Amino acid sequence: MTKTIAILPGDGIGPEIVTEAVKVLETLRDKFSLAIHLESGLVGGAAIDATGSPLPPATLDLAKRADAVLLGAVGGPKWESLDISIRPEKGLLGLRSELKLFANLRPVVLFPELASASTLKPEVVAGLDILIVRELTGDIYFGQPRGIRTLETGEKQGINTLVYTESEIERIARVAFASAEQRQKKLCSVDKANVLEATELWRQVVTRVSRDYPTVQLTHMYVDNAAMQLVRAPKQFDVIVTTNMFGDILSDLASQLTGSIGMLPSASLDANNKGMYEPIHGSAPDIAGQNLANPLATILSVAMLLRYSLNRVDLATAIERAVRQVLQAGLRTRDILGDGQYTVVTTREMGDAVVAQLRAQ
Ligand SMILES: NC(=O)c1ccc[n+]([C@@H]2O[C@H](COP(=O)([O-])OP(=O)(O)OC[C@H]3O[C@@H](n4cnc5c(N)ncnc54)[C@H](O)[C@@H]3O)[C@@H](O)[C@H]2O)c1
Ligand SMILES: CC(C)[C@H](C(=O)O)[C@@H](O)C(=O)O
Ligand SMILES: [Mg+2]
Repeated sequence: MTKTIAILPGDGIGPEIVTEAVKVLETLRDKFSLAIHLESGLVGGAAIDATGSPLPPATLDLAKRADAVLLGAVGGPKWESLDISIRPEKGLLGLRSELKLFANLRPVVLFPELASASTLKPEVVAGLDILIVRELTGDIYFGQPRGIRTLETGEKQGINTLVYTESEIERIARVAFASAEQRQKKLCSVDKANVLEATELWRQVVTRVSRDYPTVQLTHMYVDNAAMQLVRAPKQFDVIVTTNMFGDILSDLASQLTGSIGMLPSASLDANNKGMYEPIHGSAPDIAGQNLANPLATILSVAMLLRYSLNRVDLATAIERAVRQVLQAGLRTRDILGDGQYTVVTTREMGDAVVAQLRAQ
């Protein structure tokens, strides 16, 4: 049966990188007979400009009826003066909560060819393969009350609320333990249980859930230490499970271990593996519209889409192999230059090269 994939390019470099990822999907459709139907929609600033809303009803409807969603990035300086409740980022957050995408998988994998592109010493990152499991629909991102209010003194007060319920913690913990069972069987839960009650509960629930996964070795770490350890000795980690906010920050930090934030894909899944797939980076306004952005994180997100939502591990592997071959051939966008002689390519040239490798397989 033909699967519908919603294509939401968004803002900044979003349309540029998504164009390359769509070329990959079209190649799979035309050359590998993958039965897919692509349908585009507006999200973020592009949607605000066209409709006044960052998540128009037509886009939400498309995302709900699609089998999977591919998103570029949202946001940018043009919309920064808008009220936070109607900014482009709300479009993305709205999709995550409306589609109940509570499990965000962010694999941090170093392609061997990029060891010298990392700002860390090659021996510190060689062989790196971490999975960050980020809770995505709770925490301070969605907690109530929130807002900016004026106190009786006339002074303004900004409020956000960090909340987690046991069931929210338990379901993300189960995703993380199940992932660890399939990998090196090590799970590190990252929290701030020494200060924040919500994450004290996090630690209690994760510990309780661990009894159902006796083969997985569970450790706990405070988030400040985790940030340091990720830079000091990142290979000590196998799977990391953490809260929405900590996962956001730690995954940007960890991305640099792989050479560039332009390399990190993600999958945001609901309880039935329906998913939204996006690079972890943003709309990169500083390089938008210049054909400079690295499209590989988005192309690798397509691989995750095939693996998790379309159950086509063969095609996911084919994409990952094509990316590897392109890197082996010495092609680099500007963000992943390391020591050595490389061919510096544009966004489009990188996408074309991946497609050519796929076609040759
Ligand atoms: N998922 C998303 O849609 C998402 C994620 C993060 C930030 N944002 C939004 O993006 C906007 C810009 O945020 P920011 O500057 O803090 O973060 P950013 O991730 O957009 O950019 C950070 C830095 O990384 C570089 N970079 C990012 N992606 C790249 C790529 N594919 N290739 C090469 N270089 C790349 C940028 O040029 C920039 O120097 C903001 O509006 C923010 O809210 C959106
Ligand atoms: C744009 C923003 C809402 C988003 C987040 O904070 O989750 C982004 O930083 C991400 O990592 O996907
Ligand atoms: Mg982020």
